[in-house]
Formats: sequence, C-alpha cells, structure tokens
Amino acid sequence: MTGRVRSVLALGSNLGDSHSTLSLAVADLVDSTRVRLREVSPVVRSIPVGGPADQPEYLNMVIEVETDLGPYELLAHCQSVEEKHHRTRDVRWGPRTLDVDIITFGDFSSDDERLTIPHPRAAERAFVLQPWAWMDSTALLHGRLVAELVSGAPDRTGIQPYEGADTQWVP
Ligand SMILES: Nc1ncnc2c1ncn2[C@@H]1O[C@H](COP(=O)(O)OP(=O)(O)OP(=O)(O)O)[C@@H](O)[C@H]1O
Ligand SMILES: Nc1nc2c(c(=O)[nH]1)N=C(CO)CN2
Repeated sequence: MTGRVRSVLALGSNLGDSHSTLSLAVADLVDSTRVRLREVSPVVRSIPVGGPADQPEYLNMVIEVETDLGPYELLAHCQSVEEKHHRTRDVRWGPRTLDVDIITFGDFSSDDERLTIPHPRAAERAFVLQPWAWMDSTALLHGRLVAELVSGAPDRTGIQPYEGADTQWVP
C-alpha cells in the first residue's frame, strides 16, 4: 500500500443488534488490502443527541485506519458498508442500524456538502470524543487535545462504557 493516510472513523448504531452490527462493520471496513485497522476504541452506550426524542440509546465507537484510498473513495467505502447493514435515511438524526462518519483524514481538510473534514460536529459530540480519547490519549482535533474537548461536550454525562459481549478486534 503506497501513500498511506491515517483516518479516524466514528461508528454508531441504535437499531437491531447494535453490538453485532458494529463488530461486523469493523470487519467490513477493513476487509480490503487498501484499508488496514490500526486502533479500536472501547464501545460506549450513549443517549441520542438530536433527532426524535423516543429513539433507543446508541452504541458508539471509533477506529483508526490506514488507507491508500482518497477521502472520497473512503467515503464511498463507508457508505457501502452502511448500505450492507441496511442503513436508511428517513429522518435527520433518526435511528439507524449503522452510521459511519469520517472524522479526520490525515491533514486533509474539506468543506463541501459531500465531505466535510474534520467532521463538522465531532468536536461537540462526546459519543465521538470519549471513545476516541480512550483509544488515543494524545489525539488532536482542530489542534486541541481530544481528551480535553470531552469535558466541554454537552452530552458527556450520557456516555457509559458498554459492558456487553466481549468482542476482540485485533488490528
Ligand atoms: N465527514 C463526513 N463523514 C461522513 N459523511 C459526510 C461527511 N461530511 C459530509 N458528509 C455527507 O453527509 C451526508 C449525510 O450523512 P448521514 O446521513 O450519515 O448524516 P448523519 O450521520 O445523520 O448526521 P451527521 O452528519 O450530523 O453525523 C452524507 O451523504 C455525506 O455525503
Ligand atoms: N448518541 C448518539 N447520538 C447521535 C448519533 C450517535 O451516533 N450517537 N448520531 C447522530 C448522527 O450522526 C445523531 N445523534
């Protein structure tokens, strides 16, 4: 693999067997010589942020991959994995079997509707920041330590470690 870039991806699910979906989705995301798994965060339970009030709690996690795909190719890859897991887009921030967002892509930044990097809402989402900080205590977002950003996130009290099935993701 040439031209490798490290990218942080955030995964979320609150419909179906969410833990199993996350586990399968990680395997699908890295099931390619072009996307390798480097690091995996713990899974967290989180209270839904935005969208309909009556939706189930989420499971969230982040991973770091190394890839030679370009950012738009990686987006297409993430969306194909979402589709494989029956992702639908009916209601903004509504319940979903699987969401995969690109949080960072090396030093690349973009600000178009199809792809905004760093992800425009990551810095205020504890369901992204907390697992990320647990995975990598030195991670930076917008030049700030992710571990410090967590304490300013409005939803930080809605985050709990997930104590369910003990899946081993081996990078
Ligand atoms: N960094 C990014 N990661 C993933 N999708 C992105 C990103 N930036 C822009 N998008 C675009 O956002 C569109 C909507 O994505 P999606 O339906 O997953 O949003 P959401 O997860 O419900 O909300 P949010 O964007 O607040 O996380 C996608 O079709 C994609 O083109
Ligand atoms: N707790 C939680 N809330 C959300 C989530 C998510 O993954 N977890 N994703 C959203 C849109 O991407 C909107 N709200």
